[in-house]
Amino acid sequence: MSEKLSFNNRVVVITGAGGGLGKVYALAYASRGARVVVNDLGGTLGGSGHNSRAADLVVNEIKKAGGLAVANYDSVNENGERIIETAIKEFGRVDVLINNAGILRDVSFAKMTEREFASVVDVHLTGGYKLSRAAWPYMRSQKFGRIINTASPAGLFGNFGQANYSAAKMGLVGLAETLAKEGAKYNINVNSIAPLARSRMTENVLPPHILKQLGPEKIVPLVLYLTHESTKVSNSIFELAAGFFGQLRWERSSGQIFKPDPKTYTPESILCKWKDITDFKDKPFNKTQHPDQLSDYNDLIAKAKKLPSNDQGLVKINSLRDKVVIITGAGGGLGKSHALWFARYGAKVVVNDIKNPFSVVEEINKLYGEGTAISDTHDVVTEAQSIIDTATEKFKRVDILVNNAGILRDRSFLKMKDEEWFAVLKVHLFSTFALSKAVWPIFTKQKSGFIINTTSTSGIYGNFGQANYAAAKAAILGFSRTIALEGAKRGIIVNVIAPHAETAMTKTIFSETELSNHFDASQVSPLVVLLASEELQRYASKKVTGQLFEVGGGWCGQTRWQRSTGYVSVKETIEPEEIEENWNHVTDFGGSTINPSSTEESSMAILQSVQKAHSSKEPNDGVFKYTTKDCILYNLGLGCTSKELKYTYENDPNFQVLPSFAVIPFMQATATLSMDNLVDNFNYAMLLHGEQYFKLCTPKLPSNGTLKTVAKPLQVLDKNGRAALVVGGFETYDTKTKKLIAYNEGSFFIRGAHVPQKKQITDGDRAKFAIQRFDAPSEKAPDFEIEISTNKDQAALYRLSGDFNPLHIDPTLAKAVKFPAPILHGLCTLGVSAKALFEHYGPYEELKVRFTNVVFPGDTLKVKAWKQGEVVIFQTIDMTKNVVVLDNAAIKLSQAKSKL
Ligand SMILES: CCCCCCCCCCCCCC(=O)CC(=O)SCCNC(=O)CCNC(=O)[C@H](O)C(C)(C)COP(=O)(O)OP(=O)(O)OC[C@H]1O[C@@H](n2cnc3c(N)ncnc32)[C@H](O)[C@@H]1OP(=O)(O)O
Ligand SMILES: NC(=O)C1=CN([C@@H]2O[C@H](COP(=O)(O)OP(=O)(O)OC[C@H]3O[C@@H](n4cnc5c(N)ncnc54)[C@H](O)[C@@H]3O)[C@@H](O)[C@H]2O)C=CC1
Repeated sequence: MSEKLSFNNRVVVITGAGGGLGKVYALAYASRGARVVVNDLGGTLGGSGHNSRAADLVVNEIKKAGGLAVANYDSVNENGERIIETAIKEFGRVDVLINNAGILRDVSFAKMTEREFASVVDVHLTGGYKLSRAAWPYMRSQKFGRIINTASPAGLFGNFGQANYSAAKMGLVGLAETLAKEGAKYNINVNSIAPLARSRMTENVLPPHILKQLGPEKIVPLVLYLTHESTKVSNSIFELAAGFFGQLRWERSSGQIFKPDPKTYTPESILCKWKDITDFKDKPFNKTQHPDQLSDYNDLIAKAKKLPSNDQGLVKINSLRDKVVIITGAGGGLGKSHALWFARYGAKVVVNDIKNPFSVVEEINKLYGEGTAISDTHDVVTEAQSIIDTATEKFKRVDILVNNAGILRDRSFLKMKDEEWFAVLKVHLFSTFALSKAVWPIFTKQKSGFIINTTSTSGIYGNFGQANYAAAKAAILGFSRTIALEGAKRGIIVNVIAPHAETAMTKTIFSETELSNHFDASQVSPLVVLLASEELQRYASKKVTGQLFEVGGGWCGQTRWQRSTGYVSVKETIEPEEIEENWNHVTDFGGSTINPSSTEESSMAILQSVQKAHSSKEPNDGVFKYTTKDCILYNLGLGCTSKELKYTYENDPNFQVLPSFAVIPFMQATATLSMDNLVDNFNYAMLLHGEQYFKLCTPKLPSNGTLKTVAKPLQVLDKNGRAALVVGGFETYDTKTKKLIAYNEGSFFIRGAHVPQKKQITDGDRAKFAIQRFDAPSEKAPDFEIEISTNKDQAALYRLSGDFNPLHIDPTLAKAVKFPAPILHGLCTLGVSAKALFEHYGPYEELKVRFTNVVFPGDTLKVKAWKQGEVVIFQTIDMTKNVVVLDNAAIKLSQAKSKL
C-alpha cells in the first residue's frame, strides 16, 4: 500500500467549493492536512445572485473536523485575483489551484443568446484564466504548483444544448495544455479532468439510479493524486465517473499526402483519398500518432513534393456552383486563399475583412467575372449580423460560413494581460459564436448549410506563449462539436480545421526554417472547399460532421480522442493511494482503448466498464446452475402463460424445457469470450448481436442441473477498420455426465472496434448449418404463419433469464445509444419464434438466425415458415414497425417425432 499522500503545509485554493464537487475536494484536502481557501460566490446554478452561506458552511465543517480553512466569496471571473490574495494573506502561499467553479445556461443553440454564451464562458474559462494567472507568479517563484482545470465530456465530445458550456470546457483543456508547457520548468503541473458526478448540475439530466452511481466522492481521489507533490503527471486529460478512471489523449491519423501543386491538389484529389485520411491506419510515409504537438510538416511536405500529380478520381465537385460563401478575415492569408478557391469552384464569395478585402475582391472578379465576390468590412466581433446581411442583400442567400478571422496576442503567461486574453477570445471564439448564430436560422430554414471553423494545433495541443489563443481555439472545437450535433437534424454540417500555412500570422510563431518549405495557404483551401461540398457527404462512407482535420503542406489528417483502458475501483471509498497503485491501468493504452465520439457513448462505455468490474467481482467461469424455476422464468419471458402448464408448471406431466433454452447457458458465458481482448477499441455499448446458431446435442434439455460452457473464438475479423466481427463457439456440457448437451455459435458486430492483423482469426471451424444461407422464398406463400403479440413488460421479464444489459430496461441508456425506448432482447425474439415453430413442426435439432432489426416490447410479430424437407426456413417480421427482425433463419427438424 502506498504511503498516505499528505498535504500538510500545502495551501489549496478551490473555486466553487460551496457545494458539489468543490465541497468534497475541500473536505478531502483539509482531512489530509491542507489549508484550504473555500471560494464560492453562492449564486444559483444559472449564476445569478450571491450568498456567503455556501462557503461558510464548508469552512465550518472543515474546522469542526479539526482542519484549517478560510472562506472567500468572490466571483472567479469578476475578481478572481482576490481569491488568490486571500490565500496569500491568510496562509502565505498557494500550492494547488482547482478551477472548479461553474454555472449552466443550457439551451438549444437556436435559442442561445450572446449573454447565455458569454456568461458561461466567462465563469468557466475566463474564471479559470483569472485564477491561474493570479496564482502563476507565486507558483513560479516557489517552483511548485499544481493546477486542475475542470473540463467536461460535453467539452470533449459536445452535448446537445451546451454550445456555451462545451466551448468553455474545451477551452479549459487548451488553456491547461499551454500552462503545462509553460509551467514544466517550474514544477508546475497542469492537468484537466472531465468528470461525471452527482450534483445540482446533473441531478435534472440523469435518472436517480444513474446518479446513485455517480457520487462526487469518486472524483476526489484522482484530483488528490494529480495534485500531490510526489506526482509528476502534467499536460494530461482524464475522464472519470462512478469509480472509473481513464486517460484521454489525441489520436491523429497518418492521413494522406498529396503533391502540393495547385493544379492537381484539389478537393477532388482529397475526396478520392478520403478513406486514407480517416482510416487511422499506418502508412509508409506516416503513422497513426498520439501527439502533444503538430505534425512534422517539413517531413511530410518533403515526401509530398516527390509524389506524381494527384489523381482526381471520378467525382467532380459541382455543388459549390452558385453557392454563397462568407469567409471572415479573407483580406489575406488563409481566408484569401479560401476565397479564391471557392470562386474557382463557382461560388459567390463575401470577402470579409476589417482591413482590406478590396484587393482580394478585385482579383477574384478579374479571374471569375464581375460580381463573383463582394467585400465586407464589418467587425466579426461586433457586427456579425451585418456580415450576413451583406451576403443576403447582395446574393439573397448564404450556404457556407468559414470562420477564419483571427489575431494574435502572444505573451508568456506570466506577462499576459487581461486585455490580451479578452481580445483573442473575442475575435476567435465570440465571433465564431456570433456568426454561426447569425446564419443558423437561414440554414435551418433552407434545411442545409455548411460551417467550417478554424482551430489551431495550439488549441489542440497547447503552445508556449499562447494561453489565450490556445484557449480560444480549443473552445471553438468544443463549440463546433455541439453545434454539429444540434445541426444534424437541420441539415447543417459543421467541421473544424487546424491549418498549417505561412501567413502574416504564423510568421510570428514559426521560425524561418519551419516555414522554409513555403507552406502555402493554397495547400489548405482544397480541404475547406471539400468540407463545404455535398459530394463529400454523398461519397464518404459516413456523414462528415463534428470532425477535426489537421491540414498543411499537402497533408491532411484527422484527429480524434482515444481513451485508455482505464481502471475501475469497486471500493465504496476510493483513496488516492489506490489511484497511485493502479496508475499503469489508468494510463494503459496498450489494451482495449476506445475512441469516444459523443458524450453519451463515452459515458455509456464508462458505466459499462464499471458494471463489468462489479459483476466480475464474481468470476464468470461459464458454470450455470439452474432449476425448473429458471426454465419456467425463461418460458414466461417468451410469453408463455398459465394456460400452457407444460411450460409454466413443473408438476405438469408434460412439463418441458423449450429447445431454445440452449441459448441461456450461452448467454451466461459470453463474457468468457473476453471480446475486449480480442479486438482493439472494444466498447460494449457499440456491440450488436449479429447472428445466433445452436445445436441440441441431447433429445431433450434437462429441466435442472449444472452446466459448464466453454467459449472459443472462431473468427475475429476486421471490417474496414471501422468495426469488428467476432464469432464465438460455445460448447455446453453437463458437469455431472460430462456430456455435451448443446453447442452455440454467436456472431457479434462491434462498431468502432478494429482488429490488427496479428489479432485476426479467420480459420475457426464453423458449424455447416450456421454458415448456410437460408433465404425466405418470399415469392412462395408460407406453409405456416402465425402472429404473436409481445407485451410491454416482456423485456423486463426476459432479462431475468440472464441478459441484464440496461439497454433492455433503462430509457435513459436506450436514448443514450439513440433508441427511442428500451429494446427487446434479440434472443427473446428468437425464442418466441422458435416456440411457435416447435409447436407447429415439432422438435428440431439446429437453429440459426440473423438479427436484422430491433423489436420494441409490445410490438406484434409474425413468423412465416416454409418447410423444405427436414429444413424449415423462417422469417420473423415486426408487424408494428413493418420490418423483418429475424432473417436468413431456419431450423433443422429432428428425425424423431416430427409433427408433419
Ligand atoms: C451515464 C449514462 C448516460 C449517458 C447520458 C449522458 C448525458 C449527460 C451529459 C452530461 C455531460 C456534461 C456533464 C457536465 O459537465 C455537467 C453538466 O453540464 S450537467 C447538465 C448537462 N446538460 C445537458 O445534458 C442538457 C440537457 N438538455 C436540456 O436541458 C434541454 O434539452 C435543453 C435545455 C437543451 C432544451 O433546450 P431548449 O432550447 O429549451 O429546447 P427545446 O426543448 O425548446 O427544444 C428545441 C428543439 O431541440 C430538441 N431538443 C431539445 N433537447 C434535446 C436533446 N437533449 N437532444 C436532442 N434534441 C433535443 C427539441 O426536440 C426541439 O426540437 P425541434 O425539432 O426544434 O422541435
Ligand atoms: N457534476 C458533473 O457531473 C460535472 C461537473 N463538471 C464541472 O465540475 C465543476 C463543479 O460542478 P458541480 O459541483 O457539479 O456543480 P455545482 O453547481 O455544485 O458547483 C459549482 C459551484 O461553483 C460556484 N460558482 C458559480 N459561479 C461562480 C463564480 N462566478 N465564482 C465563484 N463560484 C462560482 C457555484 O456557486 C457552485 O457552488 C463545474 O465546473 C462543472 O462544470 C464537469 C463535468 C461533469
